[in-house]
Amino acid sequence: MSAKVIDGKRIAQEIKDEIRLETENLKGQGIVPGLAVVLVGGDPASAVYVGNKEKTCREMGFYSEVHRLPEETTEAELVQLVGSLNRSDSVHGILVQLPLPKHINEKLVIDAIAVHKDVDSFSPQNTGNLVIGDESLLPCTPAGIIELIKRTGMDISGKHAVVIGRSNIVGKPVAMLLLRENATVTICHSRTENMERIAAEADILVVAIGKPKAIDSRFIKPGAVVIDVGVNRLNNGKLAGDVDYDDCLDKASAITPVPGGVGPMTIAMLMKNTLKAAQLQAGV
Ligand SMILES: NC(=O)C1=CN([C@@H]2O[C@H](COP(=O)(O)OP(=O)(O)OC[C@H]3O[C@@H](n4cnc5c(N)ncnc54)[C@H](OP(=O)(O)O)[C@@H]3O)[C@@H](O)[C@H]2O)C=CC1
Ligand SMILES: Nc1nc(=O)c2c([nH]1)NC[C@@H]1CN(c3ccc(C(=O)N[C@@H](CCC(=O)O)C(=O)O)cc3)C=[N+]21
Ligand SMILES: [Mg+2]
Repeated sequence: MSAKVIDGKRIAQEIKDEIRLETENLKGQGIVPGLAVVLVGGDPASAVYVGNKEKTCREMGFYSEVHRLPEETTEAELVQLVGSLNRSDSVHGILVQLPLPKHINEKLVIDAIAVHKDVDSFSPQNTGNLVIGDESLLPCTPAGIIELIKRTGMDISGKHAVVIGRSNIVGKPVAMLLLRENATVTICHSRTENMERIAAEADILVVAIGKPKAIDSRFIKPGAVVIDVGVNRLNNGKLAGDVDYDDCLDKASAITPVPGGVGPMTIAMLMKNTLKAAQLQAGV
């Protein structure tokens, strides 16, 4: 039996359609959601992502501004720009594209973003709110993963979810969101012993390690739901996930492709956060 392919592109489009409608409504009240994206340096992958975000803002009817800064930009200049965006009334969300050049302290820059404009939800305050369960903006990729699972019609409550990867931007927050949905959660990382055995007990397996095709069918429980977060550019120019899709297709009950799985959801959730930030800041 071949797995159901989870169509992230289609589900992201559904969400964007909902956002576009809500934005029209909001504009009727004189509020235009605004996103500022900051890109430092010329990394080609980052440039593509930023272009994508700009285009999606246009589709949503948002105001957007993109600040493309040279590689040599200093930390002080970047923090100053973030400060002015914090004060701008037309900007409700601020995203500083990562990674930043090596001479800039990423944490210092992220911490400079006003918490209510932190649409990536990378700040300590928003991360803390996530853990405590307080209302806050949710990190885009993890929130997108939960939406994907839910809109595919699968239950999370009571299931064993195994997350491979413990980064602050994907692994840890997605584990927290799965816990909030009442999954029983195990987190694996590069020091985990017997990872294959642990992964093969997962009803829901989320993989975010950044290693092309590292996870094959030996790591999959028959009938598992497999969410592949990895976006890896191969030497031949193609994109590959962290999961060996072809090898897992007959064993999983549902699986996300790369491209067209989690990636488009991340952008859709960024738009959702920008809309929510605008609503909160306008007090509607
Ligand atoms: N689709 C999307 O929207 C997004 C996709 N990504 C993609 O997701 C992937 C992961 O990104 P990110 O979380 O930032 O990556 P990081 O490099 O920050 O973290 C990788 C994590 O994976 C763990 N790890 C690495 N190798 C192994 C292994 N062989 N077995 C078990 N654990 C391992 C590391 O463990 P340790 O902590 O011990 O070092 C670490 O916790 C990348 O391909 C990235 O491009 C990222 C963000 C958004
Ligand atoms: N401050 C910050 N916030 C981020 O959210 C952030 C970041 N920095 N730095 C880089 C990572 C990576 N990331 C992706 C978003 C969308 C796709 C995406 O749309 N992928 C498409 C394919 C795109 C392509 O063809 O290259 C897909 O998977 O179908 C991928 C990766 C967000 N990130
Ligand atoms: Mg990283």
